[in-house]
Amino acid sequence: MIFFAESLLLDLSAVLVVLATTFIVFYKWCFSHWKSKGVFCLKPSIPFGNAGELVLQKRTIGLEFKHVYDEFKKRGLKYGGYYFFMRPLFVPVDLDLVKHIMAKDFAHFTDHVIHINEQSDPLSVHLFSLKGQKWKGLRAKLTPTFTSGKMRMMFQTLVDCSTGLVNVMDKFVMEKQAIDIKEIVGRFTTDIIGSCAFGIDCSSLKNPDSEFRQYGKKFFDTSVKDSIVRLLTLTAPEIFTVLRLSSHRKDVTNFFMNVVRQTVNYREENNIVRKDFMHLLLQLKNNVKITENDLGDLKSNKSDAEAALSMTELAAQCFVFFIAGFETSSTTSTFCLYELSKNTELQQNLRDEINRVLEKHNGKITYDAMMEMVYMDKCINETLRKYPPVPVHTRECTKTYNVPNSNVVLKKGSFVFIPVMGIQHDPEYFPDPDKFDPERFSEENKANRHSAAWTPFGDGPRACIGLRFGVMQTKVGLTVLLKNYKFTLNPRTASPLTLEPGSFVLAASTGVWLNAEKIS
Ligand code: HEM
Repeated sequence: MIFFAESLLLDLSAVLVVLATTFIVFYKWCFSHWKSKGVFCLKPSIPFGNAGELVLQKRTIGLEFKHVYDEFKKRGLKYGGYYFFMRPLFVPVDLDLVKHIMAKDFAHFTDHVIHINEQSDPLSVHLFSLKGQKWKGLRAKLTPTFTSGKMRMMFQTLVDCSTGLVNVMDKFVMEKQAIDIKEIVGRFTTDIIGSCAFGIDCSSLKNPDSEFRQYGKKFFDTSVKDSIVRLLTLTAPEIFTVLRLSSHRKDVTNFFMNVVRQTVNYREENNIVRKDFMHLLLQLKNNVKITENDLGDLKSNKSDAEAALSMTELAAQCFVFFIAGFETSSTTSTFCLYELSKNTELQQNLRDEINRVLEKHNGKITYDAMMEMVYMDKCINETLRKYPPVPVHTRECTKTYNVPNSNVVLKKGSFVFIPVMGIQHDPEYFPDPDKFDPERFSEENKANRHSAAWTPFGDGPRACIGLRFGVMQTKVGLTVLLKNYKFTLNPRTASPLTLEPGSFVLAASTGVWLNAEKIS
């Protein structure tokens, strides 16, 4: 009996040793990928490759790729390699190469790195994740919903939501409470996008526990489990496809699908026409031609008209407008107010511009007034430089690519990670990069800089479709806040500011806490 147990133990140990050796040999073989191509890479280790700090949530993804960028740049390299576990990622450093990948050689890099599966994950069929021809077709259909004419059309909704913003702020000021500004502007942008994308009054400014706010926050949850799922959708998307897993939480998917279904049914049954994205998406679904200067009909009078957008596709677009729209803009406003609270002279400069322009427009916040605020643009652009809400751009190589002026060949299926945070903090392009200086965005300075040095909205055909809307809601929020309140930093804000490691969209880990004083 003892002999039998001993031999079983020996057999088991032998199997374990073989498995461990195979595992190590396989890993080492994977780690030879960049060396075999002559591409420099920092020393990887088992099991995380180069991504130990990232996976263990010691460093946010933006700072991780900034670190890698700095290491490559310091060695005078134009690109380098990285391993996420055993998955190789190509990291361009040289700005001409970045431009090639994102714009000039777009035909080789048409897709984002992200998983997509209509069956297991209906909300995943949105513009950001769609690939190849499907993406191209949908992008062409959705582009008319984001023209300046459509922005003008939706503008009043944004202004209407700002009344709630003033009410909430007044309460904090009266009670002399420190303000978690990200939470307040997050509720403001939730109300705006909820209204424009879903056609729903989310009332999250009035009620912080509103369902929309709660589900929106759940999407950006920074718990270890959710952060790892998000990292995997970016770096190993095939896991979700092969195992038919959903990258979105079930409750979040059900909530958004139900809201869209109810709204669509209600509008179609009652022929409701409203100035928002939902109306434009319904027109696409019902194959009605979208025209630039009027709202147009809700339904086509051709009974055999083929739907250009299915119900699931429509829901997924509402979802991505919501998700891509509220957190990015509220992050931008938050960091801008943080910097302006540290430097009250710049704050006053912007307030002066706001007052001057609004006076010209009879004190009214109008679309044209927003367009005239040049210093506001500079402050927002500088905020997006220092704190890019999307700190890394991803591309999947969709056609074999010879990296210009090198022998390196990227095969179809290779992943490229563009280190936006590293580039936008590079002293070669932005001297004294930690300084918040809106004048970096004067016409002269912009003209003297490489166009790939500042890409917070991405670049090329895959760049952010919602740029105009994102900037517009950020401007309206800042206008209302700075016109009515003076801001200073509250000591609850960490100094120096640290970034939340589990969050993909840039966020301050202890929040940004401000004091506000009402301007009479
Ligand atoms: C300050 C605000 C915003 C920032 C910084 C931002 C940033 C970005 C970035 C970096 C990308 C990827 C670009 C690339 O890969 O080259 C992107 C894509 C996208 N954004 Fe935005 N965004 C903002 C606001 C918005 C808003 C308000 C909406 C919708 C209402 C939106 C919808 C989208 C969509 C649908 C895509 C995917 C485009 C495609 O793949 O064709 N974004 N955004």
